[in-house]
Amino acid sequence: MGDANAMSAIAIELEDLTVGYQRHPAVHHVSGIIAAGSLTAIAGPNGAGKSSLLKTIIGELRPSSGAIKHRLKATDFGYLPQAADINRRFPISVLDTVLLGSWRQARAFAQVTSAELQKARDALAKVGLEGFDRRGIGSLSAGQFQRVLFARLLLQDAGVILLDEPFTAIDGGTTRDLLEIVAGWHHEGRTVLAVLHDFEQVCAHFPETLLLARQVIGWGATADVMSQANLRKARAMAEQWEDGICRPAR
Ligand SMILES: Nc1ncnc2c1ncn2[C@@H]1O[C@H](COP(=O)(O)OP(=O)(O)OP(=O)(O)O)[C@@H](O)[C@H]1O
Repeated sequence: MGDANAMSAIAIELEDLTVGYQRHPAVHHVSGIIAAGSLTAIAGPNGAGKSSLLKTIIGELRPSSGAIKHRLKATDFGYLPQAADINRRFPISVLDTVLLGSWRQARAFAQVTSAELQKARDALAKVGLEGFDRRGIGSLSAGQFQRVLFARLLLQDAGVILLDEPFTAIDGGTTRDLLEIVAGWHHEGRTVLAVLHDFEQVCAHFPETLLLARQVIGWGATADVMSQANLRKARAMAEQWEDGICRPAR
C-alpha cells in the first residue's frame, strides 16, 4: 500500500492505460495523475479517445492493458455523457430525472422523502429551471435539458465529476451559468474533468489540461499544454489515423 499522505492528494492514477475496441486502441499508453480537487479539461481532435477515457474511468469500459488506480466507490463518480448518448424519448418528468441523482441516498423502490424533493427543487432553481418540474424531458430545448442534467449532478453530490462535452450546442448564456456551477464544484474541492472542444473555454476556465491524441500530447498547466506546437502535434496525429482508415484516391 502507498504512503497514505501522498495518496490522499491523488484522486485517480492512470498507469500505462490502453483502451481499445476490437483490438483497435482508442487510448494508447496513457500515464498520469488526476489530483484530488483538480479542474481539468480533456482536449483533442475527434476520435482522440476522450470519451473512451471517461468511460474507462467510470468503469463502463475495461482497459485492454494498464490500470486505473483509485480508492473511490462507483457512487463517488458523477458522469454527464455526451448528449448524443442520451435517449430523451423516455417519458419521464424533469423532477424525476433530477431525483435520479439521489439514488445513492435512497433505497431501491423507497419513497422519495420530502427532503429529497426539496433538494431536487432547489437544484432546479439553481440551474434556472424553477417551475419546470412536471415537464417531460422530451419537450425541453437542448440547453434546458443540459441544465436538468446539471441539476441531477448537483443532487448526486459526487466527489469526482466527469463531463463529456457539456457545452456543445449550448448557447452562451447557458454555458456561462453551467461554467459557474463547474467553478463552484472546484471551489468545494471536488475533482472535475471535462471533455471540451472550445479552446477559449479551456484556457479561461480550466487550470489543468490533458491534450489527448490517443496518446498524451501534453498534461499539466493549461497555458503550457495548449501551445501551438502541441496543438500542431495533436492535429498531425489525427491526420495520420484518418489516413490509415481511408487513403485519398490518387
Ligand atoms: N463503441 C465503439 N466501437 C468501436 N469503436 C469505437 C467505439 N466507440 C469509439 N470508438 C472508436 O474509438 C476511437 C475514439 O473514440 P472516442 O469517442 O473515445 O473519441 P473522442 O475523442 O471522444 O471523439 P469526439 O471528439 O469525436 O467525440 C474512435 O476511432 C472511435 O471510432
